[in-house]
Amino acid sequence: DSIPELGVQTFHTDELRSLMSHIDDWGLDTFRIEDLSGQRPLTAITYKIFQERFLLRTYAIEPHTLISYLLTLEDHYQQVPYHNKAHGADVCQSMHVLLNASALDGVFTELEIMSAIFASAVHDVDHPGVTNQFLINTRNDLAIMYNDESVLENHHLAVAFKLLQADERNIFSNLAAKQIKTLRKMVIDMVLATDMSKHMKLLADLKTMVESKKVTGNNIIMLESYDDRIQVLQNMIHCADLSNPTKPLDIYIKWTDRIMEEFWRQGDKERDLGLEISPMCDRHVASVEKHQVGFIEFIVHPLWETWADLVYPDASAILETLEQNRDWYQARLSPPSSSSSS
Ligand SMILES: COc1ccc(/C=N/OCC(=O)N2C[C@@H](C)O[C@@H](C)C2)cc1OC1CCCC1
Ligand SMILES: [Zn+2]
Repeated sequence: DSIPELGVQTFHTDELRSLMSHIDDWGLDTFRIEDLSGQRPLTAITYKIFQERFLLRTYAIEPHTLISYLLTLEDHYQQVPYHNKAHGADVCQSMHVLLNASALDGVFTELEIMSAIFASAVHDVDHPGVTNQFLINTRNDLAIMYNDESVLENHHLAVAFKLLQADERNIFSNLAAKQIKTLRKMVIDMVLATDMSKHMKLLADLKTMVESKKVTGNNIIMLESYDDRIQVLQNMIHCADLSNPTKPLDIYIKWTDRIMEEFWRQGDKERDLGLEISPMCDRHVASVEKHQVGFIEFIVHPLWETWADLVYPDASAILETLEQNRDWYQARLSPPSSSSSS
């Protein structure tokens, strides 16, 4: 059975092809692709990126094998409000764009690039829609399995690599043993870096790298050691994971609606279990705008400002959109009551 042109069955071939022609653009509408691809955004986007970067040719990947892996991977993303296959697709496409920064031109090898795209596509597979802390507090089997350490992130990796064990899904079957070893290590290092508890250390190390930045004649970053190279890739997947506030406002708002519904459902579970409701998870105490402003001020902007320094001027427009979006949410904050300001 032949593979459809875009990798997925669709009744909207022309429109989907047209959307996919913008695969290199920041702000691609992943939600629209989800609708046009027959609910297969992750397969459609990842297949397009692998083709665009000639990775099937470079690594002798059978198209059937890639489609089979991607469809199965996509089916293992749970139907939760935010951490679902659309998020996986979005982070994968965002990483693809970040890799195209001219300050990174020729910096990463083909294997590092494929590792980064693969890591992004798999990074939240089988996410149950609750936080690590919730799994730990409820003594979930996953917390027991991973001893409370980066519980979700370890699980995403285990699922992603287990799916590769079937011959008809092993997209890396034609890589040399050493290449597979290197890819596996880099994918593990990148997905583990998406654990939010690693954020402060990642950002501190990125700031140190920016201060001591070494570039070639035409402003291309020089990364000598594995540690430097993986540190940049870890920050890239972290930036891609926290890129919602940097996207066009209508898209950002949709992601906010989804993450809040996911956090509120966790709060509902905590309430039913008689547990203390986690911060931002009580739907009866909603301050969505305040939380987004705080999220941008304390986490997202410091990260993206530092990334924009490293790859200056490549991410300047992204930083601009982030600041505009922050101002939009700020303006919607209910004004402090006059009595409190007196
Ligand atoms: C568009 O908004 C968001 C997009 C993405 C995320 C990322 N979430 O994934 C990581 C995660 O689950 N946690 C755990 C939680 C306890 O703390 C989180 C800062 C990180 C959070 C967003 O907004 C949150 C943060 C402020 C208001 C809701
Ligand atoms: Zn994620």
